[in-house]
Amino acid sequence: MSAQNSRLQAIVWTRPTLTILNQLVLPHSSEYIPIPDSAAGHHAIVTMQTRGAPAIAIVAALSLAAELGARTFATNAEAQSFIHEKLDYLSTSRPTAVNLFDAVTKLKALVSGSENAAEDYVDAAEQMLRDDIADNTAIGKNGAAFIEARRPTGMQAIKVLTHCNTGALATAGHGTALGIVRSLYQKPAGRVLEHVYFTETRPYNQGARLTAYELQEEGIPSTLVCDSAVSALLRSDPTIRAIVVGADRVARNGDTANKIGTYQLAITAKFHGVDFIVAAPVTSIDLALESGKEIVIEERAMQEITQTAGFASESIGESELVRQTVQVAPVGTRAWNPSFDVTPAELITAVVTEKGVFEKKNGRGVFDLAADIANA
Ligand SMILES: CSC[C@H]1O[C@H](OP(=O)(O)O)[C@H](O)[C@@H]1O
Repeated sequence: MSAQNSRLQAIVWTRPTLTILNQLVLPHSSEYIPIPDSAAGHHAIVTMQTRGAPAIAIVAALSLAAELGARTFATNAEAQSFIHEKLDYLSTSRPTAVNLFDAVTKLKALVSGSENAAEDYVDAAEQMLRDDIADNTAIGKNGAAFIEARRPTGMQAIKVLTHCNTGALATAGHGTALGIVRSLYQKPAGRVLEHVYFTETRPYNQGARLTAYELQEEGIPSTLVCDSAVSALLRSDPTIRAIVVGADRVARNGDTANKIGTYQLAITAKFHGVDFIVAAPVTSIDLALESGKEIVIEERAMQEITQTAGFASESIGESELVRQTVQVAPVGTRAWNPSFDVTPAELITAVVTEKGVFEKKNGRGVFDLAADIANA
Protein backbone atom coordinates (compact mmCIF):
# COMPACT_ATOMS: atom_id res chain seq x y z
CA MET A 1 0.00 0.00 0.00
CA SER A 2 1.40 3.40 -0.76
CA ALA A 3 0.32 6.96 -0.44
CA GLN A 4 -1.02 7.60 -3.91
CA ASN A 5 -0.96 10.88 -5.68
CA SER A 6 -0.48 10.74 -9.42
CA ARG A 7 3.15 9.66 -9.76
CA LEU A 8 4.24 10.91 -6.34
CA GLN A 9 4.66 8.39 -3.50
CA ALA A 10 5.88 10.13 -0.37
CA ILE A 11 5.10 7.26 2.02
CA VAL A 12 5.47 3.66 0.83
CA TRP A 13 4.16 0.95 3.17
CA THR A 14 4.28 -2.71 2.19
CA ARG A 15 3.74 -4.60 5.43
CA PRO A 16 6.03 -4.71 7.36
CA THR A 17 8.33 -2.39 5.39
CA LEU A 18 8.18 1.43 5.45
CA THR A 19 10.15 3.76 3.21
CA ILE A 20 9.74 7.53 2.79
CA LEU A 21 10.86 10.12 0.30
CA ASN A 22 13.67 12.14 1.90
CA GLN A 23 12.22 15.65 1.62
CA LEU A 24 15.51 17.29 2.55
CA VAL A 25 16.91 16.46 -0.90
CA LEU A 26 13.76 17.06 -2.99
CA PRO A 27 13.26 18.21 -5.67
CA HIS A 28 16.72 17.51 -7.00
CA SER A 29 16.97 13.95 -5.78
CA SER A 30 14.22 11.38 -5.25
CA GLU A 31 15.85 9.38 -2.47
CA TYR A 32 13.82 6.77 -0.60
CA ILE A 33 15.04 5.96 2.89
CA PRO A 34 14.06 2.88 4.92
CA ILE A 35 12.30 3.49 8.25
CA PRO A 36 12.73 0.17 10.11
CA ASP A 37 11.63 1.28 13.56
CA SER A 38 10.35 4.06 15.82
CA ALA A 39 13.84 5.47 16.36
CA ALA A 40 14.23 6.00 12.60
CA GLY A 41 10.70 7.40 12.48
CA HIS A 42 11.47 9.85 15.27
CA HIS A 43 14.68 10.93 13.52
CA ALA A 44 12.92 11.38 10.17
CA ILE A 45 10.34 13.67 11.79
CA VAL A 46 12.80 15.72 13.88
CA THR A 47 15.14 16.28 10.91
CA MET A 48 12.16 16.97 8.59
CA GLN A 49 13.08 14.19 6.20
CA THR A 50 9.33 13.80 6.42
CA ARG A 51 7.04 16.70 7.44
CA GLY A 52 3.49 17.92 7.26
CA ALA A 53 0.97 17.45 10.03
CA PRO A 54 -0.85 14.38 8.66
CA ALA A 55 2.32 12.76 7.28
CA ILE A 56 4.10 13.14 10.63
CA ALA A 57 1.35 11.16 12.36
CA ILE A 58 1.27 8.48 9.67
CA VAL A 59 5.04 7.99 9.46
CA ALA A 60 5.27 7.87 13.26
CA ALA A 61 2.53 5.23 13.47
CA LEU A 62 3.91 3.11 10.62
CA SER A 63 7.49 3.31 11.90
CA LEU A 64 6.32 1.49 15.02
CA ALA A 65 4.29 -0.93 12.86
CA ALA A 66 7.51 -1.74 10.99
CA GLU A 67 9.30 -2.29 14.31
CA LEU A 68 6.54 -4.62 15.52
CA GLY A 69 6.90 -6.63 12.33
CA ALA A 70 10.41 -7.54 13.38
CA ARG A 71 9.63 -8.41 17.02
CA THR A 72 7.83 -11.07 18.99
CA PHE A 73 6.42 -10.73 22.50
CA ALA A 74 6.07 -13.34 25.22
CA THR A 75 2.70 -11.95 26.26
CA ASN A 76 0.09 -9.49 25.01
CA ALA A 77 0.77 -7.35 28.07
CA GLU A 78 4.42 -7.08 27.01
CA ALA A 79 3.35 -5.95 23.54
CA GLN A 80 0.95 -3.38 25.02
CA SER A 81 3.66 -1.95 27.26
CA PHE A 82 6.16 -1.79 24.39
CA ILE A 83 3.70 -0.03 22.08
CA HIS A 84 2.73 2.55 24.73
CA GLU A 85 6.38 3.29 25.46
CA LYS A 86 7.26 3.78 21.79
CA LEU A 87 4.22 5.95 21.09
CA ASP A 88 5.16 8.21 24.01
CA TYR A 89 8.67 8.46 22.54
CA LEU A 90 7.37 9.27 19.04
CA SER A 91 5.18 12.05 20.48
CA THR A 92 8.35 13.91 21.57
CA SER A 93 9.46 14.43 17.95
CA ARG A 94 7.68 17.76 17.09
CA PRO A 95 5.23 19.61 19.37
CA THR A 96 2.90 21.75 17.23
CA ALA A 97 0.98 19.52 14.81
CA VAL A 98 -1.85 17.88 16.75
CA ASN A 99 -2.32 14.97 14.33
CA LEU A 100 0.57 13.06 15.93
CA PHE A 101 -0.88 13.44 19.43
CA ASP A 102 -4.38 12.58 18.21
CA ALA A 103 -3.03 9.39 16.62
CA VAL A 104 -1.01 8.47 19.73
CA THR A 105 -4.05 8.88 21.97
CA LYS A 106 -6.28 6.77 19.72
CA LEU A 107 -3.66 4.05 19.14
CA LYS A 108 -2.87 3.75 22.87
CA ALA A 109 -6.57 3.39 23.67
CA LEU A 110 -6.99 0.76 20.95
CA VAL A 111 -4.01 -1.26 22.20
CA SER A 112 -5.09 -1.05 25.84
CA GLY A 113 -8.34 -2.83 25.01
CA SER A 114 -6.88 -5.35 22.58
CA GLU A 115 -6.16 -9.02 23.20
CA ASN A 116 -3.90 -9.04 20.12
CA ALA A 117 -2.19 -5.70 20.56
CA ALA A 118 0.57 -5.95 17.97
CA GLU A 119 -1.69 -7.15 15.15
CA ASP A 120 -4.47 -4.71 15.96
CA TYR A 121 -1.94 -1.86 16.16
CA VAL A 122 -0.56 -2.57 12.69
CA ASP A 123 -4.07 -2.80 11.22
CA ALA A 124 -4.96 0.58 12.78
CA ALA A 125 -1.76 2.24 11.57
CA GLU A 126 -2.43 1.02 8.03
CA GLN A 127 -5.99 2.35 8.24
CA MET A 128 -4.58 5.84 8.94
CA LEU A 129 -3.08 5.87 5.44
CA ARG A 130 -6.40 4.99 3.81
CA ASP A 131 -8.39 7.40 5.97
CA ASP A 132 -6.08 10.31 5.21
CA ILE A 133 -6.36 9.88 1.45
CA ALA A 134 -10.15 9.69 1.73
CA ASP A 135 -10.23 12.76 4.00
CA ASN A 136 -8.07 14.79 1.63
CA THR A 137 -10.20 13.87 -1.37
CA ALA A 138 -13.26 15.13 0.52
CA ILE A 139 -11.44 18.30 1.64
CA GLY A 140 -10.48 18.95 -1.98
CA LYS A 141 -14.06 18.54 -3.15
CA ASN A 142 -15.55 20.64 -0.36
CA GLY A 143 -12.98 23.41 -0.70
CA ALA A 144 -13.15 23.57 -4.49
CA ALA A 145 -16.95 23.89 -4.41
CA PHE A 146 -16.72 26.61 -1.74
CA ILE A 147 -14.19 28.69 -3.71
CA GLU A 148 -16.03 28.18 -7.00
CA ALA A 149 -19.29 29.42 -5.45
CA ARG A 150 -17.62 32.56 -4.08
CA ARG A 151 -16.30 33.81 -7.41
CA PRO A 152 -17.33 37.42 -8.02
CA THR A 153 -20.17 37.73 -10.55
CA GLY A 154 -18.77 37.69 -14.06
CA MET A 155 -15.42 36.24 -13.04
CA GLN A 156 -15.18 32.78 -14.65
CA ALA A 157 -11.57 31.85 -13.93
CA ILE A 158 -9.77 32.86 -10.75
CA LYS A 159 -6.32 32.59 -9.23
CA VAL A 160 -5.37 31.48 -5.73
CA LEU A 161 -2.26 31.58 -3.58
CA THR A 162 -0.99 28.92 -1.22
CA HIS A 163 1.75 28.80 1.41
CA CYS A 164 4.18 26.08 2.44
CA ASN A 165 3.55 22.53 1.21
CA THR A 166 0.26 20.86 1.96
CA GLY A 167 0.14 18.31 -0.83
CA ALA A 168 1.01 14.66 -1.26
CA LEU A 169 4.35 15.36 0.42
CA ALA A 170 2.63 16.52 3.60
CA THR A 171 -0.03 13.84 3.75
CA ALA A 172 -0.81 10.30 2.58
CA GLY A 173 -1.87 11.72 -0.77
CA HIS A 174 -3.74 14.49 -2.67
CA GLY A 175 -3.13 17.00 0.13
CA THR A 176 -5.20 19.44 2.12
CA ALA A 177 -4.84 23.03 0.85
CA LEU A 178 -2.97 21.78 -2.20
CA GLY A 179 -5.67 19.12 -2.46
CA ILE A 180 -8.21 21.92 -2.87
CA VAL A 181 -5.98 23.43 -5.56
CA ARG A 182 -5.80 20.05 -7.34
CA SER A 183 -9.58 19.57 -7.13
CA LEU A 184 -10.24 23.14 -8.25
CA TYR A 185 -7.96 22.73 -11.26
CA GLN A 186 -9.65 19.47 -12.23
CA LYS A 187 -13.03 21.22 -12.62
CA PRO A 188 -14.03 21.23 -16.30
CA ALA A 189 -16.00 23.77 -18.30
CA GLY A 190 -13.74 26.75 -18.73
CA ARG A 191 -11.74 25.83 -15.73
CA VAL A 192 -12.38 27.65 -12.51
CA LEU A 193 -8.72 27.83 -11.57
CA GLU A 194 -6.50 29.71 -14.01
CA HIS A 195 -3.28 29.97 -12.01
CA VAL A 196 -1.74 29.22 -8.62
CA TYR A 197 0.77 31.43 -6.86
CA PHE A 198 2.81 29.85 -4.11
CA THR A 199 5.30 31.22 -1.63
CA GLU A 200 8.87 30.01 -1.21
CA THR A 201 8.20 29.55 2.53
CA ARG A 202 11.53 30.27 4.11
CA PRO A 203 13.60 28.92 5.75
CA TYR A 204 12.90 25.25 4.84
CA ASN A 205 11.52 26.30 1.43
CA GLN A 206 8.57 23.92 1.44
CA GLY A 207 7.06 26.03 -1.35
CA ALA A 208 10.09 26.61 -3.56
CA ARG A 209 11.16 22.96 -3.31
CA LEU A 210 8.11 20.82 -2.58
CA THR A 211 5.01 22.66 -3.80
CA ALA A 212 6.87 23.64 -6.98
CA TYR A 213 7.69 19.95 -7.46
CA GLU A 214 4.10 18.84 -6.97
CA LEU A 215 2.56 21.54 -9.18
CA GLN A 216 5.02 20.81 -11.98
CA GLU A 217 4.27 17.08 -11.67
CA GLU A 218 0.58 17.89 -12.09
CA GLY A 219 1.06 20.43 -14.90
CA ILE A 220 -0.85 23.11 -12.98
CA PRO A 221 0.07 26.66 -14.13
CA SER A 222 1.86 28.26 -11.22
CA THR A 223 4.27 30.98 -10.17
CA LEU A 224 6.65 31.06 -7.23
CA VAL A 225 6.85 34.28 -5.20
CA CYS A 226 8.96 35.41 -2.28
CA ASP A 227 7.17 35.34 1.09
CA SER A 228 7.65 39.12 1.16
CA ALA A 229 5.97 39.71 -2.23
CA VAL A 230 2.41 38.61 -1.40
CA SER A 231 0.96 41.99 -0.44
CA ALA A 232 2.31 43.58 -3.64
CA LEU A 233 0.96 40.65 -5.64
CA LEU A 234 -2.56 40.92 -4.16
CA ARG A 235 -2.54 44.64 -4.87
CA SER A 236 -1.52 44.06 -8.51
CA ASP A 237 -3.88 41.19 -9.38
CA PRO A 238 -7.56 41.37 -8.35
CA THR A 239 -8.25 37.95 -9.90
CA ILE A 240 -6.49 36.35 -6.94
CA ARG A 241 -9.60 35.52 -4.93
CA ALA A 242 -8.37 33.22 -2.15
CA ILE A 243 -5.37 32.30 -0.08
CA VAL A 244 -5.60 28.62 0.87
CA VAL A 245 -3.38 27.23 3.61
CA GLY A 246 -3.05 24.09 5.69
CA ALA A 247 -3.04 23.75 9.47
CA ASP A 248 -1.00 22.08 12.13
CA ARG A 249 -3.43 22.67 14.94
CA VAL A 250 -6.84 24.42 14.92
CA ALA A 251 -8.37 25.44 18.27
CA ARG A 252 -12.10 25.11 18.85
CA ASN A 253 -12.64 28.85 18.23
CA GLY A 254 -10.90 28.58 14.85
CA ASP A 255 -7.52 30.10 15.79
CA THR A 256 -5.05 28.21 13.60
CA ALA A 257 -1.38 27.33 13.96
CA ASN A 258 0.32 26.91 10.62
CA LYS A 259 3.66 27.50 8.96
CA ILE A 260 5.39 30.74 9.93
CA GLY A 261 4.22 33.52 7.63
CA THR A 262 0.60 32.36 7.58
CA TYR A 263 -0.52 35.07 10.02
CA GLN A 264 0.82 37.89 7.86
CA LEU A 265 -0.81 36.34 4.80
CA ALA A 266 -4.13 36.47 6.64
CA ILE A 267 -3.59 40.13 7.48
CA THR A 268 -2.86 41.11 3.89
CA ALA A 269 -5.77 38.95 2.64
CA LYS A 270 -8.11 40.91 4.94
CA PHE A 271 -6.70 44.22 3.76
CA HIS A 272 -7.15 43.27 0.09
CA GLY A 273 -10.60 41.67 0.45
CA VAL A 274 -9.32 38.18 -0.42
CA ASP A 275 -10.79 35.04 1.20
CA PHE A 276 -8.50 33.28 3.68
CA ILE A 277 -9.25 29.57 3.81
CA VAL A 278 -7.80 26.95 6.14
CA ALA A 279 -7.87 23.35 4.90
CA ALA A 280 -7.53 20.63 7.52
CA PRO A 281 -8.80 17.16 8.35
CA VAL A 282 -10.73 16.95 11.62
CA THR A 283 -7.66 15.21 13.08
CA SER A 284 -5.95 18.64 12.93
CA ILE A 285 -8.64 20.25 15.10
CA ASP A 286 -7.85 20.25 18.81
CA LEU A 287 -11.17 20.69 20.60
CA ALA A 288 -9.38 20.60 23.95
CA LEU A 289 -8.03 24.08 23.20
CA GLU A 290 -10.35 27.06 23.71
CA SER A 291 -8.11 29.28 21.56
CA GLY A 292 -4.76 29.49 19.82
CA LYS A 293 -3.11 31.07 22.88
CA GLU A 294 -2.45 27.57 24.22
CA ILE A 295 -0.75 26.18 21.09
CA VAL A 296 2.93 25.29 21.59
CA ILE A 297 5.02 26.77 18.78
CA GLU A 298 8.11 24.80 17.80
CA GLU A 299 11.31 26.83 17.58
CA ARG A 300 13.98 25.38 15.35
CA ALA A 301 17.73 25.93 15.06
CA MET A 302 18.98 29.41 14.13
CA GLN A 303 21.20 27.82 11.48
CA GLU A 304 18.10 27.06 9.38
CA ILE A 305 17.96 30.84 8.79
CA THR A 306 21.63 31.91 8.93
CA GLN A 307 22.60 29.14 6.52
CA THR A 308 20.84 27.74 3.48
CA ALA A 309 20.97 24.43 1.64
CA GLY A 310 21.48 24.14 -2.08
CA PHE A 311 22.49 21.52 -4.58
CA ALA A 312 25.73 21.57 -6.54
CA SER A 313 26.76 19.06 -9.19
CA GLU A 314 29.84 17.07 -8.41
CA SER A 315 32.97 18.82 -9.74
CA ILE A 316 34.55 15.71 -11.25
CA GLY A 317 32.36 14.67 -14.14
CA GLU A 318 29.53 13.07 -12.18
CA SER A 319 26.03 14.33 -12.85
CA GLU A 320 24.79 13.68 -9.32
CA LEU A 321 23.64 16.74 -7.45
CA VAL A 322 24.96 16.96 -3.93
CA ARG A 323 23.18 18.84 -1.15
CA GLN A 324 25.42 21.51 0.32
CA THR A 325 24.89 23.97 3.14
CA VAL A 326 26.31 27.47 2.77
CA GLN A 327 26.64 30.29 5.30
CA VAL A 328 24.47 33.32 4.43
CA ALA A 329 24.51 35.55 7.54
CA PRO A 330 27.78 36.35 9.32
CA VAL A 331 28.84 33.58 11.66
CA GLY A 332 27.50 34.39 15.12
CA THR A 333 24.34 36.09 13.83
CA ARG A 334 21.42 35.39 16.13
CA ALA A 335 18.10 34.41 14.52
CA TRP A 336 14.55 33.82 15.77
CA ASN A 337 13.16 30.74 14.03
CA PRO A 338 9.61 29.80 15.07
CA SER A 339 8.37 27.11 12.70
CA PHE A 340 4.71 28.20 13.03
CA ASP A 341 2.52 31.15 13.93
CA VAL A 342 -1.12 31.44 15.01
CA THR A 343 -3.74 33.14 12.84
CA PRO A 344 -6.72 34.44 14.86
CA ALA A 345 -10.12 33.17 13.79
CA GLU A 346 -11.31 36.71 12.96
CA LEU A 347 -8.98 36.66 9.91
CA ILE A 348 -10.17 33.27 8.66
CA THR A 349 -13.04 33.01 6.16
CA ALA A 350 -13.67 29.28 6.56
CA VAL A 351 -12.19 26.03 7.82
CA VAL A 352 -12.58 23.34 5.16
CA THR A 353 -12.66 19.76 6.45
CA GLU A 354 -13.68 16.37 5.10
CA LYS A 355 -16.92 16.76 7.08
CA GLY A 356 -17.80 20.07 5.51
CA VAL A 357 -16.95 23.78 5.27
CA PHE A 358 -17.22 25.52 8.64
CA GLU A 359 -17.81 29.29 8.84
CA LYS A 360 -18.18 31.75 11.73
CA LYS A 361 -21.54 31.92 13.35
CA ASN A 362 -23.95 34.89 13.06
CA GLY A 363 -21.27 37.43 12.26
CA ARG A 364 -19.22 36.79 15.40
CA GLY A 365 -15.46 36.63 15.05
CA VAL A 366 -15.08 33.01 16.13
CA PHE A 367 -16.05 29.52 15.05
CA ASP A 368 -17.75 26.82 17.07
CA LEU A 369 -15.94 23.85 15.60
CA ALA A 370 -17.09 21.43 18.30
CA ALA A 371 -20.71 22.03 17.28
CA ASP A 372 -19.87 22.01 13.58
CA ILE A 373 -18.11 18.66 13.80
CA ALA A 374 -20.82 17.16 15.98
CA ASN A 375 -23.55 18.29 13.59
CA ALA A 376 -21.70 17.39 10.35
C1 LIG B 1 -1.09 19.40 5.51
S1 LIG B 1 0.48 19.82 6.15
C2 LIG B 1 0.07 20.92 7.41
C3 LIG B 1 1.21 21.87 7.74
O1 LIG B 1 2.48 21.24 8.04
C4 LIG B 1 3.56 22.07 7.53
O2 LIG B 1 4.58 22.28 8.48
P1 LIG B 1 6.00 21.49 8.34
O3 LIG B 1 6.41 21.53 6.91
O4 LIG B 1 6.94 22.25 9.27
O5 LIG B 1 5.71 20.10 8.86
C5 LIG B 1 2.86 23.38 7.22
O6 LIG B 1 2.63 24.14 8.40
C6 LIG B 1 1.57 22.84 6.65
O7 LIG B 1 0.62 23.82 6.43
